[in-house]
Amino acid sequence: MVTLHVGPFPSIFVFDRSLAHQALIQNGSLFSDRPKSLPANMIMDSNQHNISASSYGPTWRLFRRNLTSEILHPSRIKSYSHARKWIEEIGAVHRRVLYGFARFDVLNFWPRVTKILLRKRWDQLFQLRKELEDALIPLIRARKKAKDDRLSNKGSDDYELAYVDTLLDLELPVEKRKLDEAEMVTLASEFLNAGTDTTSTALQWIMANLVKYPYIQDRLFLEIKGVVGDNVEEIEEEDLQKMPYLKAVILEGLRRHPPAHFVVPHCVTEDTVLGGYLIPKNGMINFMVADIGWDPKVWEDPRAFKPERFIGEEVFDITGSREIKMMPFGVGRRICPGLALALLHLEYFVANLIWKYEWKAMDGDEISLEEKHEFTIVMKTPLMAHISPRKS
Ligand code: HEM
Repeated sequence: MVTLHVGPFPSIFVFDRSLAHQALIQNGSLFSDRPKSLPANMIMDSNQHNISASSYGPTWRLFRRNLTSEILHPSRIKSYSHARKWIEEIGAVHRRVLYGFARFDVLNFWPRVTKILLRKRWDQLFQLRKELEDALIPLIRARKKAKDDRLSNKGSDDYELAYVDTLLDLELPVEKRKLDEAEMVTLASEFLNAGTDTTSTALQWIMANLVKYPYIQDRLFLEIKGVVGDNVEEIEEEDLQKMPYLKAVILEGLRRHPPAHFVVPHCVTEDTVLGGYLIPKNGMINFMVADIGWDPKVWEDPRAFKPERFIGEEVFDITGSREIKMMPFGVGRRICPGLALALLHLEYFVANLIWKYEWKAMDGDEISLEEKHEFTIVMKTPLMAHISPRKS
């Protein structure tokens, strides 16, 4: 355990997996709050609404239920192509938010002081927040109008549930009120940031390893062929359940290259002792996700990419509820609510990318696994590969 004193509260970093289990599972309710003093981290919420998708029980349940079923399901994504321009605009502003994250992080420490010393940076943060609102509020309003029209029977019957619909319906249980537009922007933005960059980063790392180790790619291709035969165009969701090696490749990718090397900061709700250290109320605590997944006491040759290590195990408990061996999605009450969706996306995209194309390193190119810290931990040299359609 390492303690750092920066800003108003100590920050504690836990790299021992049994201490992590003790904190997140055994004493989860004490260790699962979000720090209240992170204005810039609340996805650039200039109004300092301290609200996050899972701050409220009902929001959390609604969010989890909708995520794992309807919203962002691969079959839906295909029908989004008509909205390309809109998607590009939202993508561009979110990229600016993501790249600004590290730059604005410093504003979280002693906001009252940084508001004077780093005034320009605060102005840039407010400007970015405005761009985010300009991009999302028209869509939220359009969705509200569509809902009102539907309720008054003026709208079309062709209705599909969207995440924003769940936000429009939500009533906060403590304050007993609906969300305002700024809060909806924060939540929609959190949803987009947390759910896109993480998955695309994991996908790139996994594909890089499949290019670097062609024998793993071949074994995966043969597994897919064994399940679907020769004549299908596309791997469907039902097929994925019959592919244990595919699941092992995804798990090994998340163990070896977790997109987040830490979780989102937690804080403790009262004075508490962990591993002999007193952690004062409101002290920030984080968990060394990557180091926990590379622990040589648990994983043989932990830096190697070996999907076989997940074969033969009963279904691997990625939630860490019994024992933490790796925690790419966090563990306990604050575990990533998009976990099931992220695994589905990764399995679906990797299976189809390998089924349709053969991936090879560019001539004379070594695939470098060097890392770079952006919002997530990305490849320092982004993956470049030759892809050729397979004649199945
Ligand atoms: C490979 C993909 C993903 C990885 C590795 C990942 C990882 C994580 C981690 C480590 C956390 C922090 C947990 C903690 O603080 O203890 C988190 C939180 C979160 N994730 Fe994910 N995530 C992924 C995909 C997704 C997807 C697809 C969505 C939604 C569409 C999503 C939505 C969220 C949200 C909203 C939170 C914040 C929850 C809260 O504040 O309590 N994530 N994720």
